[in-house]
Amino acid sequence: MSTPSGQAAANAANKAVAPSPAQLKEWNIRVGIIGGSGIYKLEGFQLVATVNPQTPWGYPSSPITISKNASGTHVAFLARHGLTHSFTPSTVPVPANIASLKSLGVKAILAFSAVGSLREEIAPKDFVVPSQIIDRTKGIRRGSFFGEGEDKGVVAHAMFGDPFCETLRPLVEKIARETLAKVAPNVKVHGNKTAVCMEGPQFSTRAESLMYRAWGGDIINMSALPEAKLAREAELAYALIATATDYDAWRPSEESVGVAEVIACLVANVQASQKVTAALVDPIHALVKDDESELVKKHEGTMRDSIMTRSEAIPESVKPRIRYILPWFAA
Ligand SMILES: CSC[C@H]1O[C@H](OP(=O)(O)O)[C@H](O)[C@@H]1O
Ligand SMILES: Nc1ncnc2[nH]cnc12
Repeated sequence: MSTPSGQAAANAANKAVAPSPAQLKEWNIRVGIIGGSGIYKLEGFQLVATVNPQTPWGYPSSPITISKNASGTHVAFLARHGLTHSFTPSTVPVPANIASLKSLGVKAILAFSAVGSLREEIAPKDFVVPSQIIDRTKGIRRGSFFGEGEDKGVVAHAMFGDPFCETLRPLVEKIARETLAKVAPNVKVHGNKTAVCMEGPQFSTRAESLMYRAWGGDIINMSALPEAKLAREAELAYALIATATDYDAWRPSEESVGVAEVIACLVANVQASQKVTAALVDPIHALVKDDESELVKKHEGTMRDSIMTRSEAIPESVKPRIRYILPWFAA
């Protein structure tokens, strides 16, 4: 992943560079936003800079914009599939995305995702803040910062029983509900739901869709994993806002999902997502505003007990890479 190709090569060629330590200090960026399908920029924020950090895992899927809101809070934004939607869900450079946000100082990530609904009560255009996830990716995506590729020789097992930050998730659900009640009262917000993350890029068969329902899945997408796993390994608070675009393929009397249906719904979802983002940035920033914040302390250091490999056995070449995502790592 350190040799950029395709869209990543285009990003590398982009003139945007890594910010200086003085800039980072001035901006105090604590919140990162990952835009999903249809969300390629932030609306209603003032652009301050565009940066493109090269991480040990390559470049992020898009240059990262640093913007501020009216209260002066800075946020970092990247587009998961690139600015031209050129990365498939299976080829998004997730380690670079998470590592680059971490390198800017981000402590909490709010990620957006267009999803199919596996339940009658979750209608297209509804918002869902899931609490659980079922992994149906097929092992072709890099799923960990540890033990793969150039990071072979170090083994870590992160806790993932609660895949989303249990402090951030209820806050995101509450503020999304309050905001949408004002700006889009027909849009329902559902909490405590289970997402299924499938490989794609094809949508599910009807049999698969029915199976996911039987398993307890409520919504389905192709991109929440390994993003949530790598955010956990990088000790970041991470929450997902899923916006429903379709009923997938489980309804016997309906046409199964196609891209046209998804896109038709996305326009409304994206407008609502921009409003919800605007409402969430300050409250999330307040939770992680400095290194003494409770939520920062809750996540930082959690990987100390997860790294199994004895420090003397970890290859010297891997150590600075671990330090890039876990600055406390001193072995
Ligand atoms: C455009 S339909 C399938 C596509 O949409 C979702 O993307 P994202 O999660 O980035 O909004 C889904 O995961 C698939 O990648
Ligand atoms: N039905 C579906 N399956 C997987 N990912 C999706 N993204 C939007 N709708 C989807």
